[in-house]
Amino acid sequence: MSKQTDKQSHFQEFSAVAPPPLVRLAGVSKVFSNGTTALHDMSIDVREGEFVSLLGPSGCGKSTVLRIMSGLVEATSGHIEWSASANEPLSHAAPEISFVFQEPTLMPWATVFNNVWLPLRVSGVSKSNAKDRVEEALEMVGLESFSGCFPQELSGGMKMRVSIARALVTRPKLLLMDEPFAALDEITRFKLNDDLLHLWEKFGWTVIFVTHSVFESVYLSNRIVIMAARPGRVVSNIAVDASYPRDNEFRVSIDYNSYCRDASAALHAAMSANDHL
Ligand SMILES: Nc1ncnc2c1ncn2[C@@H]1O[C@H](COP(=O)(O)OP(=O)(O)OP(=O)(O)O)[C@@H](O)[C@H]1O
Repeated sequence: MSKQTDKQSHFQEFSAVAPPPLVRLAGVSKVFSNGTTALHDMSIDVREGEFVSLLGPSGCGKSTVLRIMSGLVEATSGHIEWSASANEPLSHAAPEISFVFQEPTLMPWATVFNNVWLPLRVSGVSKSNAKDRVEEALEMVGLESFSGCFPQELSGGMKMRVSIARALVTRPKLLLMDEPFAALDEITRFKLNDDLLHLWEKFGWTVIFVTHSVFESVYLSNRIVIMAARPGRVVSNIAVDASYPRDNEFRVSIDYNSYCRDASAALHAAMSANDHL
């Protein structure tokens, strides 16, 4: 084999290897100090740019997975690894991560602007230096004209938009969302689902989204990870191969219904896995 051919075949071999995931949980278990095993031997890879939903019954450890990824909680055993780009091997260095919780958790005494500025402020960015980024984040969620308002002047959906702007202001690579729309009425929830998808398509972050809703998980995700409880673990993965952008037409399509049926059946199977407990 000539040198050139050797080089080419090596390159082909190399390029055929899938890039490392953005985040990998490998055999992660979490036992809390009261003895509760929240997760047992949980493994999951999430690729850069994926929109992944974690779907499972209450108590199966969905929030614990997000907390471990964000560093709020430490795994009892197993590994968590990261790759900053397709060319970099896995390491322990996490990228910029933002977390959106079910409650908007805004400071009631601070304006919308000051609430969104908070993550930059705690890392030492002055208000004047933060101005462009705060305004950019508010524009992303459609609240650019509300920066001087206080949280009590806003609807539930608008408060959640502020919470999302506060998460986006740091320009995260990974967005962790823990049932962010669960407390909202259906119309507001559908609108926020659409707005979130538009932003994700435009900016290409990686999103890991916890939900109890089969319908929401199918509408949003590339992939649904089904979890079972006691102990928390992954029982199946469902790829939602429908193309984006997704809209109301998708919500009433045969494809959507078929994915919802599959996800619902997988969720029921996950729940009945514990019927004997
Ligand atoms: N700090 C803690 N101390 C003790 N047990 C905990 C703690 N946090 C969570 N748990 C327990 O770990 C298990 C998994 O909790 P987790 O909140 O991750 O589940 P979940 O799937 O997000 O639940 P839900 O859908 O109800 O929010 C549950 O049994 C829960 O009670």
